[in-house]
Amino acid sequence: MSSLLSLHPSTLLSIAFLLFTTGLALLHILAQFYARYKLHKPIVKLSEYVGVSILKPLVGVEPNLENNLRTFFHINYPKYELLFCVHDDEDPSVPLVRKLMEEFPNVDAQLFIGGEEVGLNPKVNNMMPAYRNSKHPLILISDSVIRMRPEALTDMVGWMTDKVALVTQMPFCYDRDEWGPSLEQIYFGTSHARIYLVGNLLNFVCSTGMSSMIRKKALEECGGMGKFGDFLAEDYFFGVELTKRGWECGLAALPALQNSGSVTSESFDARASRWTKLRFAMLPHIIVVEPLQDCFVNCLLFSLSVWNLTGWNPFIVMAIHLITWFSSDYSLFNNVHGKHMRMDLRRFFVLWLRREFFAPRIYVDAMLKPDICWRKGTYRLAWGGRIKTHPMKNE
Ligand SMILES: CCCCCCCC/C=C\CCCCCCCC(=O)N[C@@H](CO[C@@H]1OC[C@@H](O)[C@H](O)[C@H]1O)[C@H](O)/C=C/CCCCCCCCCCCCC
Ligand SMILES: O=c1ccn([C@@H]2O[C@H](COP(=O)(O)OP(=O)(O)O)[C@@H](O)[C@H]2O)c(=O)[nH]1
Repeated sequence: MSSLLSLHPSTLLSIAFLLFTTGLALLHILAQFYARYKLHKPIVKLSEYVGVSILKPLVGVEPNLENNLRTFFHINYPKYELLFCVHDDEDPSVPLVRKLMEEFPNVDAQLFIGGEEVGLNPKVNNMMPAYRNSKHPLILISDSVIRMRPEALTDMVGWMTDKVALVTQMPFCYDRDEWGPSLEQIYFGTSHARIYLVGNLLNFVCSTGMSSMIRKKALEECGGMGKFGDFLAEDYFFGVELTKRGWECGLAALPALQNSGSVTSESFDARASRWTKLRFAMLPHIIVVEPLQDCFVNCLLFSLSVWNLTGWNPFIVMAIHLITWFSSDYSLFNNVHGKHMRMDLRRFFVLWLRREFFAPRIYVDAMLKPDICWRKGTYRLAWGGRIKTHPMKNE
């Protein structure tokens, strides 16, 4: 120990960074293996088809909403209900939901208008009436941008074993040809997938709730959904409270298919920045680590550390680092995507570069502007993740 402390600080820092990058390399490898082992497994028949209440909180209409909602009327599962939620009866999605409900009278569906103010999180408020009226033991919270495969509900219920109370689909995206959506798909299939897969494998709570199934009885043990109304990241705190009570979290084999029709590069950056602000507030201990695990920052510090310790040419080390990282990401993306990959290598490369290059900027932007603009409101969070100030309405 004393010989370590006698080293020059720059040598110590270089050693620490090499150890960190070694850990990160292990994370890449684990994610590759886990994606192959876990994702896209054939869906098996269940011994019991437990009923599921699907909560669909909606705000407004975007170009793919109708197609996305339509997939929920075609789910291949014997016992489910669809509970659509809107904040007010002037929401443009109301006529669309009514039209679909008339078109599919055999699907058990209801529309809840007006929400219930249990806290400051608008999504929770929006879902409350549907949650209270849900009749099945399993709740699926499914965001408006999600497209559902017919077999996906069976897949999720299959992972809801006796000890499990929360099953999430790993966030991913439906194939779309435009640049913005492809950028989003690359993020969710590489950087995000790596953390999400390894987090789940090692039992870290990292529940992102765009498509998450919860055992209602277990949520009631935590005080019910209304108890989470003061957190903006209700999805993460569902996981925290459930695991505190001894429940486990599971991961479905089929990733969630986000399919918004209005994603641009700018809207993607804004969303990534908003999520970073959430993590700053609720997980301050990962603030330091987060930028270091992004490709370009890691590449720069790694090559400087190697140069400092060994004198090796940093440009050659950088080139090797980048090629290895890129190959690992492309392979992970393929595994997360599953069969019939549509994105070619050149397009992947350009958008991957764009995503990685902008990652540090998004991080800095999130640090400098703590206000969180989300749909119709602007919020500030206290350390720990509670909403601190009453939301201001966006113009
Ligand atoms: C030796 C190497 C160590 C590396 C350590 C890495 C540390 C982690 C670094 C980066 C974290 C990246 C996080 C990726 C995903 C987070 C996505 C996210 O922020 N989602 C939030 C927003 O979700 C929406 O919120 C509004 C809601 O209405 C929507 O429905 C939601 O979709 C979400 O709220 C937060 C989720 C939890 C994030 C937890 C991240 C911590 C993960 C730590 C796992 C570490 C595993 C590796 C351990 C060695
Ligand atoms: O004021 C709001 C904001 C969002 N939502 C719902 O919350 C979900 C997630 O919203 P969004 O896609 O904007 O969140 P993100 O995934 O970008 O964090 C969607 O189903 C929205 O309809 C809501 O009901 N009220």
